[in-house]
Amino acid sequence: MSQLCPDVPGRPTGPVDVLLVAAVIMIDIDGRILLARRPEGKSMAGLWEFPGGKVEKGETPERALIRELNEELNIDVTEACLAPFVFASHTYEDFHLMMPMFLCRRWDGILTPREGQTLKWVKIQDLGTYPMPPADAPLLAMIRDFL
Ligand SMILES: Nc1nc2c([nH]c(=O)n2[C@H]2C[C@H](O)[C@@H](COP(=O)(O)OP(=O)(O)OP(=O)(O)O)O2)c(=O)[nH]1
Ligand SMILES: [Mg+2]
Repeated sequence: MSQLCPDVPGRPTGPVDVLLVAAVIMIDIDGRILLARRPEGKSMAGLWEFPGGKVEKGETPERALIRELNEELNIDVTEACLAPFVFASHTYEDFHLMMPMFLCRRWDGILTPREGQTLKWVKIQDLGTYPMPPADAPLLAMIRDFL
């Protein structure tokens, strides 16, 4: 077993800070997925991500996402329209990202980028052509296989 699943080189063995981020795969009626380009001044600026953000103290991931989608995209989403799907678990240099991903096909309001980000609806087969944060790479195969 240990030969089949060797330790990942470079993984820290000591304590790490785990950052909980909730994100969403928004799907439009044509089956395209929404990507947002992280604006200048933020970490990983210029990379394309799934909308979402940090879960604050006392919030569930679902409530955090509802808040983030309102803050970032000016839309209203209900908890019933957020379906748990996959998660990313990735060690960055100074924290470990734990990112539950939800699917969402229904929202109210007109998508408006409120934080200087660029939005783009992308066909599933084209997702790989957008540079994304390293944590997102394993998600693309899941999206292609299961959506
Ligand atoms: N939203 C989102 N964040 C991602 C993805 N992939 C990935 O590694 N991340 C990382 C980047 C950041 O380190 C973290 C999200 O933090 P953020 O800075 O966007 O958080 P936030 O929206 O709450 O923004 P802020 O108020 O802290 O500025 O998760 C992704 O696909 N979507
Ligand atoms: Mg964000």
